[in-house]
Amino acid sequence: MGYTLCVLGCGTMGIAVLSGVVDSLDIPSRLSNNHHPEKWESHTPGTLTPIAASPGDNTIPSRFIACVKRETSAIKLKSSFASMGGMAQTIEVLASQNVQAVQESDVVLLCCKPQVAHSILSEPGMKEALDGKLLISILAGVTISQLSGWVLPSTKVIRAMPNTPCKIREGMTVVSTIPSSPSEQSDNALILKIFSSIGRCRFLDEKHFDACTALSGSGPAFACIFLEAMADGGVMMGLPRAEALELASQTLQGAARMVLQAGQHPAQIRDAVTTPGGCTIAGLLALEDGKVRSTIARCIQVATERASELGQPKK
Ligand SMILES: NC(=O)C1=CN([C@@H]2O[C@H](COP(=O)(O)OP(=O)(O)OC[C@H]3O[C@@H](n4cnc5c(N)ncnc54)[C@H](OP(=O)(O)O)[C@@H]3O)[C@@H](O)[C@H]2O)C=CC1
Ligand SMILES: O=C(O)[C@@H]1CCC=N1
Repeated sequence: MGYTLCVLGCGTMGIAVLSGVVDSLDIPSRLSNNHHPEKWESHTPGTLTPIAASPGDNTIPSRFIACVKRETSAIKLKSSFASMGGMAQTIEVLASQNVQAVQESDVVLLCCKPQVAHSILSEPGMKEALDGKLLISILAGVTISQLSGWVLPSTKVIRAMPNTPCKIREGMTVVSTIPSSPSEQSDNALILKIFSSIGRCRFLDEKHFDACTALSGSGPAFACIFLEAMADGGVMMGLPRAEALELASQTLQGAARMVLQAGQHPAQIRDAVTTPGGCTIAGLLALEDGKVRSTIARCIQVATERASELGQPKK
């Protein structure tokens, strides 16, 4: 028998993570495209390992509970999991029954908004329900030290920063590093199983979490601005909208895979495309005139600064 995984606050991100995990239990091999030897594989333990549905493996979740606040959200969530089919249909959805859900769970994924975490963890009986359990928080800005202060010392608190592509098992998740005593090693294995089944997963020290929140947590939004702008340019030049979007999306995916899978440096990819006196250098100079590099880098800087303020008392 596997363990019970509870998602406390199952909105956009809770749904993304849960959908990805149940999908990986239904179709463990969908990530086969990602199994090629990769540049970072050697120092990215557990990267891209689908959950193997072997009976009796207690590092694999076998029961899922999704918690929301409002009954209306619960109704929508139930129907959305039902329409996904497969294991998603087995997800139990509860409204305003957080303590009961945590009592029945082994691992708790905290996915609420940063500002409601304290009130959820302070519900009567919650501390006791979390006693000795693993609490994984995906909250932006809320530190391990804050979270640890809201639970009993026996609750193991970990931070993870996933992103929305976890829903299609193309996520990027950063997990806070933990010292590796034997029990912590088994927690590491369990956490890796969850997040490497829905994309890439790597451990990094908590001090980097605000930057990771900005770069990979918020990153899909930033990437989509670039993607839309490329498509708009195509539309301006007469391409139909749907085709422009397809060309832009596949081109960004292809370039990113050349970095991740073929291990090429972005500058190498750029230089190979840039024919002397050709059209690419004309486009690149227009981008540089618009200060695109410093604009994008500053975007990550300000998003990091803002992430550090989330879940903190107002000054
Ligand atoms: N969105 C993103 O791309 C990313 C977000 N994050 C982090 O993930 C967290 C969640 O973000 P997101 O998914 O966008 O937020 P959503 O608003 O989509 O989801 C929040 C969920 O919390 C539920 N909730 C609120 N109050 C309670 C309560 N008292 N008890 C139980 N459930 C409750 C809501 O239920 P109801 O609908 O009933 O109100 C809702 O389902 C945030 O902390 C954010 O920092 C991290 C990485 C990426
Ligand atoms: O915008 C936010 O605050 C959250 C955290 C990362 C992505 N979305």
